[in-house]
Amino acid sequence: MATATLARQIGRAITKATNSTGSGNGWFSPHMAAASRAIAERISLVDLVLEVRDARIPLSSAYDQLRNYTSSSKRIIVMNKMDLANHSQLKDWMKYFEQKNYISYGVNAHNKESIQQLLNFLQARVRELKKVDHSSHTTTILLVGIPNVGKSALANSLHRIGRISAAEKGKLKHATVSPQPGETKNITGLKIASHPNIYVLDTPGVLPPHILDDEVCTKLALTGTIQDCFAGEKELAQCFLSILNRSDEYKKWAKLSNSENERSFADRNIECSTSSEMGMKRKRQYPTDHTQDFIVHDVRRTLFEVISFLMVMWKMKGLLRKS
Ligand SMILES: Nc1nc2c(ncn2[C@@H]2O[C@H](COP(=O)(O)OP(=O)(O)OP(=O)(O)O)[C@@H](O)[C@H]2O)c(=O)[nH]1
Repeated sequence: MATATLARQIGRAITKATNSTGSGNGWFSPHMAAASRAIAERISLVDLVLEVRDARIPLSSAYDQLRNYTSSSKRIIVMNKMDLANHSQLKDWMKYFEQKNYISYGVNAHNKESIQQLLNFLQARVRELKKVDHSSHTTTILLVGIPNVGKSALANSLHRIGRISAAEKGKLKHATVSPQPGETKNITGLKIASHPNIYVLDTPGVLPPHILDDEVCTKLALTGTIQDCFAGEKELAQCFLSILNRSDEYKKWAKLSNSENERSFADRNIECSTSSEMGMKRKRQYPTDHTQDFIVHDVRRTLFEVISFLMVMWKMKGLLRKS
């Protein structure tokens, strides 16, 4: 089926279903319910399904609709955001999926080389498929997954790199990428390869209406798939601090918290009479100017201090209990 027709059909189905759906609960909006049905109907029509997951939480970010979908040769689990994940853990996850007979792949949607490798991998899979069914029609790949795992970022990067590799001219299309979950509202078809033609279909992120497991909920909130309030802000903070504490990562931030640093920060604060002046000074000091660097810096310093404080408290509690 031609990609444009398929994308139009999915789009129409979403619009129709959106108009006839009652209100959802929490994160499960009517739009999500509609998208979910439209995607389910179309899964059998496409050649490959890329199930995009978050490489940091490959089990908790599974796409519920594929739970009973066993045709593993057509389904590829793509663990995106691997730049944010622990590399040795990612290797373990690849082994885990291999044992379960799933094809899995780790990728960073923001990295050219990583995308080029994924593209080569997909083209090889498509050639395998063509050997079996001998058809010459356009190959369609459906990108599915929960919100905010990077489906649109992947679609855009594959489109951009694919067009450059094929030396194709013309305007690039763009799927909406956003740090807020649920930004993708429509299906967008993007061409990622020629001879044979391959299109990816970017779809809206979908979650099940209810998530019964609290730990899954917490992980989804921590990685930005659902809002913090759904997991409980206190539980979220506790879980986050214990993850940081276990990883020892926070110890690297000790240098942000030494007295020297604090003094120079305080001095600079006094020197600058207004916050905008302060911003200008900070920008001048860091030529690459990532205002966010200062936010990240402050957040890390605070986290280091909180965890260190908690460690002391826990130790004291332990000592008190022993005595
Ligand atoms: N660090 C990192 N960030 C990524 C990567 N891929 C995507 N992101 C970021 O993750 C956020 C979500 O990306 P989107 O592509 O909008 O995610 P989506 O799955 O299409 O989201 P929905 O529209 O909610 O379905 C954006 O801020 C992206 O820049 C990646 O590989 N690494």
